[in-house]
Amino acid sequence: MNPKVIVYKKVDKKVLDFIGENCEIVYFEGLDSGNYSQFLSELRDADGIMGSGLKIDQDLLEQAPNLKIVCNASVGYDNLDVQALTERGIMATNTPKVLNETVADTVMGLILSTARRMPELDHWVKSGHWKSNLEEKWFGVDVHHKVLGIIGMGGIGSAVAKRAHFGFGMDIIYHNRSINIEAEQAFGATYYSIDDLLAKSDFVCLMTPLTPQTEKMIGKREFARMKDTAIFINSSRGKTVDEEALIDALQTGEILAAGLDVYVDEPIKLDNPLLNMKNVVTLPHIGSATYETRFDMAMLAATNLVVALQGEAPPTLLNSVVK
Ligand SMILES: NC(=O)c1ccc[n+]([C@@H]2O[C@H](COP(=O)([O-])OP(=O)(O)OC[C@H]3O[C@@H](n4cnc5c(N)ncnc54)[C@H](O)[C@@H]3O)[C@@H](O)[C@H]2O)c1
Ligand SMILES: O=C(O)[C@H](O)CO
Repeated sequence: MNPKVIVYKKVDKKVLDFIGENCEIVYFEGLDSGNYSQFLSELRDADGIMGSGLKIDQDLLEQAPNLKIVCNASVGYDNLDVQALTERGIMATNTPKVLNETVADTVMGLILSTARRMPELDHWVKSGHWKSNLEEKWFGVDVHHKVLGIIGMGGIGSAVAKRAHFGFGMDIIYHNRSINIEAEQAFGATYYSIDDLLAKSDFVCLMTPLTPQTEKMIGKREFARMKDTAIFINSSRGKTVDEEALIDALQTGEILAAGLDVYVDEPIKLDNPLLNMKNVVTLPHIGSATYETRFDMAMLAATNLVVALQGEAPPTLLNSVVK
């Protein structure tokens, strides 16, 4: 009998067909209050699950006694209690690398649109205005040849550094858990302590995973160290930043502007002050959201699922599980 898997995210038909060659699939295009109890009942005898964003912790695992693998169709896996999974002998996988270039494109988009105030100008033109003699009112700041400070020089951070260095002549400085020799050799990136990076950067780009060590790693103290002309970019996870301190830094002019793809609450609440700030560019957590990259991520997650349920090691396994 084929193993039973639940796919709880909308994926391309080719991905479903690939999984379906070896597994019996229960498919949810997404989970919500309307179908969550059905998901839980299917979970009871599921061998594997694949999707993204769902919090997978002890409580949920209690309801999945047959589970052998959890496949996140995302690189970030702060939604997984990896220790609980490991203790139960359940494999966990994510989708590293395949999204690096696309997320880096998004980060460059945030840098450019924030520095050159593109959403504001777009709105201005579409509402029937032109620059006329108010031109200076719409000036931005240069991006090229500025200092870009990257906190978290991993896969995506390095792809951002490549674009910024070779495309925009930016000086790359970085802070990371460890020295990244490849980035130093390839982009002339220089390692800085976090405090020195904050003080020297024109653009501060946060690209770490969310972990107990990175939660609120950028807060009041860190914004105070940044230049008052600094632009802050966050495409990692909302909780890596103290959002109240960010709002305060933007309101008081402690920093110039912010480009954000991620928030403490997702979806962002409509009364969040960030939504009413002209010096903030907001995206709805779409860093990797292109057809090509979402396909590649889903296919990698599906490969992990199928390979593991055939008894082989999945390509991007996060934990070591004793069977
Ligand atoms: N906005 C989006 O749509 C989107 C898309 C993809 C990834 N992400 C987020 O970006 C994160 C990074 O992705 P990646 O593929 O580059 O991961 P990665 O593992 O390749 O790189 C992360 C880097 O952060 C560094 N790091 C970890 N903890 C640190 C700390 N305490 N201080 C300094 N550096 C630290 C690591 O050393 C590593 O170099 C993901 O975990 C995810 O949360 C967001
Ligand atoms: O971590 C990731 O891959 C992105 O945030 C998409 O969820």
